Amino acid sequence: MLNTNTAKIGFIGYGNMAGATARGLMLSGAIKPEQIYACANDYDKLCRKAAADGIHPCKTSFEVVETCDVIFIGVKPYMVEGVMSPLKDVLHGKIIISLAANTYDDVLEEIMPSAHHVATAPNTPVSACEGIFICEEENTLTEEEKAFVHELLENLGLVLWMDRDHMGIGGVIAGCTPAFVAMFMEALGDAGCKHGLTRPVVYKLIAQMLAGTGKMALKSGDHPGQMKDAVCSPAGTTIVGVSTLEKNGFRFAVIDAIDQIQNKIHGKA
Ligand SMILES: NC(=O)C1=CN([C@@H]2O[C@H](COP(=O)(O)OP(=O)(O)OC[C@H]3O[C@@H](n4cnc5c(N)ncnc54)[C@H](OP(=O)(O)O)[C@@H]3O)[C@@H](O)[C@H]2O)C=CC1
Ligand SMILES: O=C(O)[C@@H]1CCC=N1
Repeated sequence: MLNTNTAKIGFIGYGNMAGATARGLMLSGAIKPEQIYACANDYDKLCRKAAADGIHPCKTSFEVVETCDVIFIGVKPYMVEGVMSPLKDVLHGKIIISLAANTYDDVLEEIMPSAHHVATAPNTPVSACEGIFICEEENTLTEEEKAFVHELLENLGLVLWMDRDHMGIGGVIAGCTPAFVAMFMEALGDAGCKHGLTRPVVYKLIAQMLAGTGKMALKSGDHPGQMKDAVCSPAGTTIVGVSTLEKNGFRFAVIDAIDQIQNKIHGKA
């Protein structure tokens, strides 16, 4: 029976998302570095990353699959078929967790019918154990494996099981928007700098403000409008900023950005 103390965890591809997942698992204490194996395209680069993280670099994806019980697919979506198809014969009964965006159970089943697979939509904050893993309800895990995967991924933050119709937009809201938030942070940093704060101080203030606002929302369950109103004093300062953001189409810009991502996913852009 699988357990986190002994399971060997593999990564095929060890880039931004796979690395974030591995680092989160190690940070949480659930998985030790020596339990993790990874392969990538550029072996020398992988060895440098593996040395920094304390994990085992592997020369081939076969080595990862043969060694590990649970294997994350961390290559780009368009590469999944090419990278995983040659492994068909060694995937029998292995637990495969795909990180590839918009690559669902039917596709995984076509490529690796003998594996026990689940498609997910994660985000990079898993590296700080404050991330999200959306997992597709349709999967080929046994009940016991599903419980193990849930327990493993819960070390990284929120785990939600979703039907395929909502996985796409869920994955966009969870997975793409850390980039938007980072842009917002950068813009606030520039504004703070313009008005005299040093970069280290301003970025610390922003990160804590964002973490705190998120935690407050989770704890209170308050509507975002209510949280905004609680900061805007009548005839105060914040409402001047809110009104300026509104004039500049802040909220529409965000909604439009999500629309454009959805259009790209659905082949309209
Ligand atoms: N980045 C994110 O925030 C998110 C990413 N994802 C998904 O995660 C997956 C990876 O994305 P991301 O981490 O950003 O991409 P990266 O480009 O950072 O990582 C891709 C990895 O794949 C490796 N690779 C390339 N070719 C092969 C091969 N033939 N065999 C094994 N490994 C190979 C690369 O190796 P090398 O570096 O040596 O070339 C690299 O380690 C994608 O499917 C994406 O949709 C999902 C949600 C969020
Ligand atoms: O930009 C991308 O394609 C990936 C998927 C979600 C976040 N990053």
